[in-house]
Amino acid sequence: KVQHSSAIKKKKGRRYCCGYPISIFFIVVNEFCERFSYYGMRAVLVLYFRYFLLWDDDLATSIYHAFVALCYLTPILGAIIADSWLGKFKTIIYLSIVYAIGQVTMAISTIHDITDANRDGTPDNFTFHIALSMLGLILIALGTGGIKPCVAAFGGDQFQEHQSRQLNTFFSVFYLCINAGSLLSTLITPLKSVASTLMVFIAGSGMYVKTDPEGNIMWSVCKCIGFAIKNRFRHRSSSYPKREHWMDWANEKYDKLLIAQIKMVLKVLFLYIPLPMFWTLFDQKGSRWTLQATTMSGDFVSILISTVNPILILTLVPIMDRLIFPLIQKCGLNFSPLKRMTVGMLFAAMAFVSAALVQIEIDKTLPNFPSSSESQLKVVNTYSTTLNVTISPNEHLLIESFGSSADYVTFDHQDITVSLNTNPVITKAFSLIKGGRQTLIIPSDPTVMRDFVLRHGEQWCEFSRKFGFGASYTFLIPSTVFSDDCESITEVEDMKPNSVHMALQIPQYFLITTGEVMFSVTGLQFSYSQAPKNMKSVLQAGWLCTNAVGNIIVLIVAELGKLPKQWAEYLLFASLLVAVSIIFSIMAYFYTYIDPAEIEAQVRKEQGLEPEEMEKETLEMEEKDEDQKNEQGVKQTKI
Ligand SMILES: NCC(=O)N[C@@H](CCC(N)=O)C(=O)O
Repeated sequence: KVQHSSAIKKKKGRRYCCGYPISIFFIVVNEFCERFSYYGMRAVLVLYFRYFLLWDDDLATSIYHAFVALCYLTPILGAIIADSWLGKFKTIIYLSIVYAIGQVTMAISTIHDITDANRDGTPDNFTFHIALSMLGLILIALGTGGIKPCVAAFGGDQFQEHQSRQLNTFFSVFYLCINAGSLLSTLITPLKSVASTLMVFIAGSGMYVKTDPEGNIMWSVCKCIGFAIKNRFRHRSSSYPKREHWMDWANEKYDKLLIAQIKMVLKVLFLYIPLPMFWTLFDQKGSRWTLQATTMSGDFVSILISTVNPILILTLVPIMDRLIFPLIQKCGLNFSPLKRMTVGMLFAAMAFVSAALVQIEIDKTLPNFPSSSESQLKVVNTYSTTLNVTISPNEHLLIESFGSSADYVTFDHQDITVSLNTNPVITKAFSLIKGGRQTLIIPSDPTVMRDFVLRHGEQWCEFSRKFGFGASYTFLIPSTVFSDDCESITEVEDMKPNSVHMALQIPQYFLITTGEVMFSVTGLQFSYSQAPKNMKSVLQAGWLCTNAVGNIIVLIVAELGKLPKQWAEYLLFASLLVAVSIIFSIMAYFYTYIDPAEIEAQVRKEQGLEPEEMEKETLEMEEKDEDQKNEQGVKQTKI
């Protein structure tokens, strides 16, 4: 009773603007700042692994997904801390501090000067940078993941039961803010944003509806489920009458209300089983698709590509919410949340088919590297005349002065003899590296070798070219280079620049983002609406865990599956998602939507708790009146 009246006081302190609690503003801005920081760092993470720590594509992809998986596993920890100990408000504050420390650690790990004693631009002690960045990433995962289930549920807590329309709009706006933060982070440095996150959140402190932690709800749930299973096993003989639900075997020891709440949560968690597959595909945007972009051409488009997902979210969420979904409803079709999620999955599968098609185009333009038993050789001629080069036994090349062979010549043996039609004829034997690419440079005078030094002091010349993405060159620098202002430097193209334009990735981004709007925004709302009041954070954590499992699947498939062709891997993922979406649609068909508050009220009534319920209803009626007055006040002010 005492607790209840304190809740009354807190609820009566709510302030509204246009029918929405003002506290929501602080929560939404807090989420904006937090995502700004998170995505700003995540956008360059794979590139940091690849080009700073010099990891290969597979290791960079694996560690990236392990980090994302950790970010979406830690919500369980956040939900436990919030529900059983600190409450959502304090959990968000404390874990934000951990998060900020993680970001600073990560930032320090990227300063190569710390270990670059010989000042050659690369770190000398990679172990130090790796250890520091891993520590930073773990702290960030703890921070971001820990506060994530609390923020969404805390936002939902600010609304009352009769405000379901506003609640749905809140989740859409919440999602918009996530993506506005993500969009801006790609354009502006994200370092200061964790501090802003904290300040904005604390600024709203006096206006929040803060529900007290209700004890370790996860622990109670586990104990209750454990007891039900044990009790069922003890009464396995057919002489005992069956019970409607296996959780009813906990009736002997546990509160009916808790059992009813667990049944609701389990029903939703069961439905979540196929969902990780969506995230498996979705989160490859940040790894495989980013690496795919590095094999494509386009300058400014690279910025567009990294911002296309949040830009599309910002446009598609309002279009879907205000136009497409109401239009579908007007046509008499029941586009229920679970149907939307299924369609979202199919869109993600189509995005991967599109990625596979782009990959096939890229593969056509990629250089043909030698297999492990082959060797490749390019010949560059810096001699004063055109030369006839014969490579034993039957390769004949005509190479102009200061020119090169058109491409690498592939040999299935390593020992070769090169002959030049000079006077006298020069013949030399070489042993090539297996599986490697080499360049043979014929000096300007084959009998005399000269060294050329380009100085930057007294004598210098500027050589500037626009180099294509992904290309590789050899430069031939003659001794006269300073007298003719670098004009005599000749460029030999070893590897052609990427020629498939990054704009081709836009369709796959469009498809996956359309899928995301249908799947993720709906899933977020669904998880909140189908959870009992005291388990909102728990179910948010469960929802986020589907993302963690999705990223673990990428790790497994990328590591074990190792398909020789990238496009085949894309198609494999697309087919897996189609199969999973069929299973999900069958499961969704048998799911009946519930109103947790109604079920809880019914159980309370059965337990003889009506008086308290009635008191609550009276309170809510009073508040509803107060809200209406508030809303009217706003309207009158507008008039
Ligand atoms: N466009 C990416 C995005 O909005 N991601 C969300 C949702 C992730 C999730 N598992 O729900 C985010 O919160 O970062």
